[in-house]
Amino acid sequence: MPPKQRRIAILGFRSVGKSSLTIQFVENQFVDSYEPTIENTFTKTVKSRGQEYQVTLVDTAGQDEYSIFPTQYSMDIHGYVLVYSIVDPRSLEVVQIIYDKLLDMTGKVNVPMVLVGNKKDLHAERKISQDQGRKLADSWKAVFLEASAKHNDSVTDVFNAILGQIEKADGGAQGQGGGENGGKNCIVM
Ligand SMILES: Nc1nc2c(ncn2[C@@H]2O[C@H](COP(=O)(O)OP(=O)(O)OP(=O)(O)O)[C@@H](O)[C@H]2O)c(=O)[nH]1
Repeated sequence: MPPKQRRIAILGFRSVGKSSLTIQFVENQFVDSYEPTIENTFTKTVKSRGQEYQVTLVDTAGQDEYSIFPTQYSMDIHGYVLVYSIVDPRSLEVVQIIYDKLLDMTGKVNVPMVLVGNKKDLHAERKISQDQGRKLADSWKAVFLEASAKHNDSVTDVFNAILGQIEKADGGAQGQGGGENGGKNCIVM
């Protein structure tokens, strides 16, 4: 079977770690310095649940509550990874606003989506409990994960989960799309 093509957009407030998660997944490295992104596209071939995928990741510019949702991200995207930082309450508020705008723009009720609470390594600075993140994801019927791009913790799970969600929406026979252990059988090629 030829690889399935999947386009995934990574969205969220500024400095939550969208680029770091993407680069950790694609290149297996973490860069500590911070450079705001305008837009970057990465591709990677992965095998998840026995299926090969050519994944295009669109790492987007950080948005805030006043940003106009870029229309290009409402088209030709199979699924979305929405990211906040567990140390930044504003980033949780913004991710909720982004979600509302996204649903408005796509005009769909069910969009394949994963909510990620990033920077889980910063235990001492945590401002958002796991429960708060999970509740928000549940209200969206999205998969929820906490991750650390810095420690490469649950990063593969995030992308495996979104691939699973897309498959599910596609009517695929792959079943549930993720959960805490959803990424364990994602093989990077
Ligand atoms: N401790 C810790 N720091 C992180 C983590 N992920 C990202 N960072 C740091 O947070 C800062 C912002 O990371 P980026 O990946 O550039 O964030 P971004 O969301 O792409 O930022 P924008 O391009 O402005 O939207 C950088 O200094 C990263 O090193 C993480 O998991 N843990």
